[in-house]
Amino acid sequence: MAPVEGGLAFVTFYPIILITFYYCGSGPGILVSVLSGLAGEYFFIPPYRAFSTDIATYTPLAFFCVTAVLISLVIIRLHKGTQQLEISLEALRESEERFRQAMEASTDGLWDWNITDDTGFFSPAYYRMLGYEVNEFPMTGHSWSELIHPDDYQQALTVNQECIDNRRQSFEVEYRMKCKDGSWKWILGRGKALQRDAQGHAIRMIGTHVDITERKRNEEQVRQLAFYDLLTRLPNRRLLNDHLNQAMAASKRSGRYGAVMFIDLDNFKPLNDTHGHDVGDLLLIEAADRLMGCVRETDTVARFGGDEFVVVLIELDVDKAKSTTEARHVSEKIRAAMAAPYLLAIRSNKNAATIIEHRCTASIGVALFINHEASPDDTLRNADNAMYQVKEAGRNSIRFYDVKT
Ligand SMILES: Nc1nc2c(ncn2[C@@H]2O[C@H](COP(=O)(O)OP(=O)(O)OP(=O)(O)O)[C@@H](O)[C@H]2O)c(=O)[nH]1
Repeated sequence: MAPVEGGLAFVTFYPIILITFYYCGSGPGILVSVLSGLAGEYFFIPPYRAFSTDIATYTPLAFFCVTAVLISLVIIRLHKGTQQLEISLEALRESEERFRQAMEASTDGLWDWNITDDTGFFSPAYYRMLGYEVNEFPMTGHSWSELIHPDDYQQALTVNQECIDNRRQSFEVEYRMKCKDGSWKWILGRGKALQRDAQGHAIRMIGTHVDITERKRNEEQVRQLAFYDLLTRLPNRRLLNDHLNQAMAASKRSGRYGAVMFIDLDNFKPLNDTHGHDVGDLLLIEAADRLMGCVRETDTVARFGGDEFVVVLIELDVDKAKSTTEARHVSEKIRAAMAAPYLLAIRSNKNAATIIEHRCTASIGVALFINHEASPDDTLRNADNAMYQVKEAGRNSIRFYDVKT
């Protein structure tokens, strides 16, 4: 047999070489190739069952040995590559499935926007959050923006545009969106640019929608508790201080007078004593409503405590005498409103209510302010002092604080 034919017989060793390479690695693989070569030389090349002394007979075997090594390496490489690809594909499938499940389970909405052709994707939760059927409308920039509350529209669009223009990488903004039933939901919108063009403009953005209506409601409740009187819903003393500071700053800017009125109900205690606290509460609520009805929306009516209220009038006149006249006019209106009879329901048991008519007046002290001439605390104290003078003088009247008194 010619050496090449003997070499061809050597191909029968290839599977062993391949298996060794595959399971044991390169070192043992090469060793098995060499041993197979020697075995091939010994068995398949004349003088058979003996090693030839002619060195030329070894050349084809060396060639088949090297070929066996190379083929083994290539096959193993391809096989491992395929395996790796399968693992990656499986991981991708798993991750896609995980993402799909998470999206299904999540109450947060997801959006993905191709800005170039204004198309994209809203997740099912995005639609459900606003009360729509899934895919009830297509995802476009307009279908998002047209549902935004007019008061929040500008801010929401501005941060979105800043992200598109590469002035920010991502954004977080809170706004209200209109639900299918016409109600509004507070949304925390987050977004970021996924792809940008050569000029840096975003061409694809992605983001989420979280319903924060409940959080907003809680925040509002906390704010109400912190700054408003629970019974009358009027601003409390803390918010009054804030409004008074603002009113004084505005007066300094405009050069116009403002006024603080201290209003204390007269002989309120006997109502509580006779008919109980609940009936007294009814009168306080009614008094608060009447006070609100006597001033402009820009003025402040606050409950100072107990049966005491404070009204802050802003933007009176640049002239003190005219401002005094205006403030007197409003305080007269308040005094008359407070003095009108109150119809209060007294509940003796769960079903029956008796209406009683109660009369109650108010003592009012007024202090004008301008240009930070007196501090907010001093102005309040001045109005309070003027009110006490009314009490001392017999109640149900108005007195202006006078620097000379
Ligand atoms: N129903 C009710 N009463 C309150 C509340 N807060 C304070 N009061 C009562 O309001 C009364 C206020 O007291 P005063 O202003 O000294 O009593 P008054 O009878 O109006 O006397 P004058 O102000 O001097 O005319 C007290 O009896 C308090 O217990 C409240 O939230 N509800």
